[in-house]
Amino acid sequence: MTSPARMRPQHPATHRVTDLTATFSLVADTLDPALAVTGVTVSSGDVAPGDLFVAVPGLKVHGATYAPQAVAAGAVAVVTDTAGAALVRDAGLTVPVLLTDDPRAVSGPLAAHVHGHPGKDLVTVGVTGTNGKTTTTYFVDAALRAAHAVTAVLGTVELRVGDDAVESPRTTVEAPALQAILALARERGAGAVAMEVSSHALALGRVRGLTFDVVGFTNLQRDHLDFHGDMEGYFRDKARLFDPEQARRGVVVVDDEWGRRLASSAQIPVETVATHVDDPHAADADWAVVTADIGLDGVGSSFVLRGPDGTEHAAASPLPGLVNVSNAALAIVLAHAAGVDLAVAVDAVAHAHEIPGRMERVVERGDGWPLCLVDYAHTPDALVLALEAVRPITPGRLILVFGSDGDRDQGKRPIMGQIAARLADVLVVTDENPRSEDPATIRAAILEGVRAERPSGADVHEATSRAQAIRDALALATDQDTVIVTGKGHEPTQEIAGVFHRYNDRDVYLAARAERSHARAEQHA
Ligand SMILES: CC(=O)N[C@H]1[C@@H](OP(=O)(O)OP(=O)(O)OC[C@H]2O[C@@H](n3ccc(=O)[nH]c3=O)[C@H](O)[C@@H]2O)O[C@H](CO)[C@@H](O)[C@@H]1O[C@H](C)C(=O)N[C@@H](C)C(=O)N[C@H](CCC(=O)O)C(=O)O
Ligand SMILES: Nc1ncnc2c1ncn2[C@@H]1O[C@H](COP(=O)(O)OP(=O)(O)OP(=O)(O)O)[C@@H](O)[C@H]1O
Repeated sequence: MTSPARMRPQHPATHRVTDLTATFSLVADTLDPALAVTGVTVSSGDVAPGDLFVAVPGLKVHGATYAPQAVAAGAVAVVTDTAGAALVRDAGLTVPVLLTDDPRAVSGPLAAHVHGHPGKDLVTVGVTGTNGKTTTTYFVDAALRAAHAVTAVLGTVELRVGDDAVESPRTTVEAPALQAILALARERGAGAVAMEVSSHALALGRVRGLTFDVVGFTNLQRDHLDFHGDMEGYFRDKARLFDPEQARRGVVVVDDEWGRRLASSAQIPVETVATHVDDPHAADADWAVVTADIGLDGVGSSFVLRGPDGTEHAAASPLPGLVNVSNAALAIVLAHAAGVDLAVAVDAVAHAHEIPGRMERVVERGDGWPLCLVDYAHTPDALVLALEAVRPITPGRLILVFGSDGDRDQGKRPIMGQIAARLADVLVVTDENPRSEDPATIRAAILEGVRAERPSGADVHEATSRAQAIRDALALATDQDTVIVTGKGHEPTQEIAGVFHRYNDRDVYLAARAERSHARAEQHA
């Protein structure tokens, strides 16, 4: 896989730096009017020759500290504030410095300008909300693919343009990287882009410089309060996407109080979707799920979506659980708002491919094997929904392997433990990205919640390695049981003591199955 930094147009336009300073009111000290700019970046590690290096005052360090590395890699000028300019000069660099009060805010619009506003040549759909961004984005992409020969999808799992994909460094890439990827998508003939927009991205202006054709909101639940402070702050950051600078129109799921608030306060035209059958708010919503059958085969659900004109559409979600009815309904309305024929969108979503790490069926039930699932649920609410979705498709016991991540919201740990003890039969408590924290401390906090709900401690296990936890769960399981591993989904690494290790839940299941098949073959030989 190539690095995300390489997701740039092969034939970038060239701009004279003096045009950029005039357009963006950047104040330059010394400037050669002939100086050419071909790209923008905020990270010294991503600089390509011809870039403007935008040095932002970070939460930890000023980006201008890395100006020497950026210049050595080919940056032709530094865009920064006065503190950054002083750092550049102190480092003895003679590179031109372009001054602005807010380098982070200018980085997106500047990159959009340098790349010729690629977002204007693409149909763009952005999805925000605590849970369901990835799933909804992939459902939207399925619908967009039915209408466009080439599409791009950007989010937590991958950055994909056409058939070319790289691992994604985060849910929403930095503003200049986003504009470069959009330019690459345009260069490769893409007609549409579906992307996840995280609340961090909105707070840090990563989508500034792009006005989406349509944006969607899934829900707001407790998460990331370490960054946003409280739920009000979290909501305010999410709501930034529903502003005329950022989007032309919106589609909002109004199942929760936050969605309803957003729909009534948004500064852009909004269509509403109610996805809970029998919800009293459904009557006022433009679109509503009026019946849902969560299909006990575990493959997906069928539902009926009522449109604004009262017409009912038979639809389906290819993933289990009511949350995916919600995601599918939102995706259909988003795709329709983005110009896809409604019947085409309904059909494409029903047949969307499996999404890595989202209720992913790694091994099917049978031949002595339990059904083995991987799911990304890593918040209390998501854990409830994931376990409730799996219960109906589990004839035997529900065996859960889970943890809670380090250096993040500590309050959720005992809550996760309590939920697990209430909704799963057998628990294996283990590590989930402890980052810089002691994994044993995190497990102890989870186990405190487990004990509050299940004082007997029956069927509660602890494993110090995640791979061992999965093997322990498999050793306990029969083919009537379901084993579900939550928390990391598709993620290809695990951070322990600040070091990233290659690790994937899926691979552990597959290795265990291969080992057992091998052992059986030897027995029969
Ligand atoms: C909390 C947060 O989001 N922080 C982001 C913020 O970091 P910061 O202000 O602390 O930056 P800093 O480390 O002080 O560095 C300042 C500047 O120096 C630059 N630098 C730094 C080091 C270097 O060698 N060279 C260099 O140029 C950095 O690129 C940065 O521009 O600005 C940086 C870029 O300007 C981001 O890389 C960084 O994201 C960090 C890596 C991160 O982990 N963010 C996560 C929490 C995040 O954004 N997550 C959401 C999803 C959340 C979810 O829904 O699960 C996401 O969209 O992925
Ligand atoms: N609409 C929904 N409402 C509540 N929970 C959901 C919803 N959709 C998915 N989930 C749960 O949340 C988990 C994450 O789903 P998904 O990856 O689609 O969301 P996300 O918003 O991209 O998450 P993240 O921002 O953490 O990457 C799923 O594994 C599922 O358990």
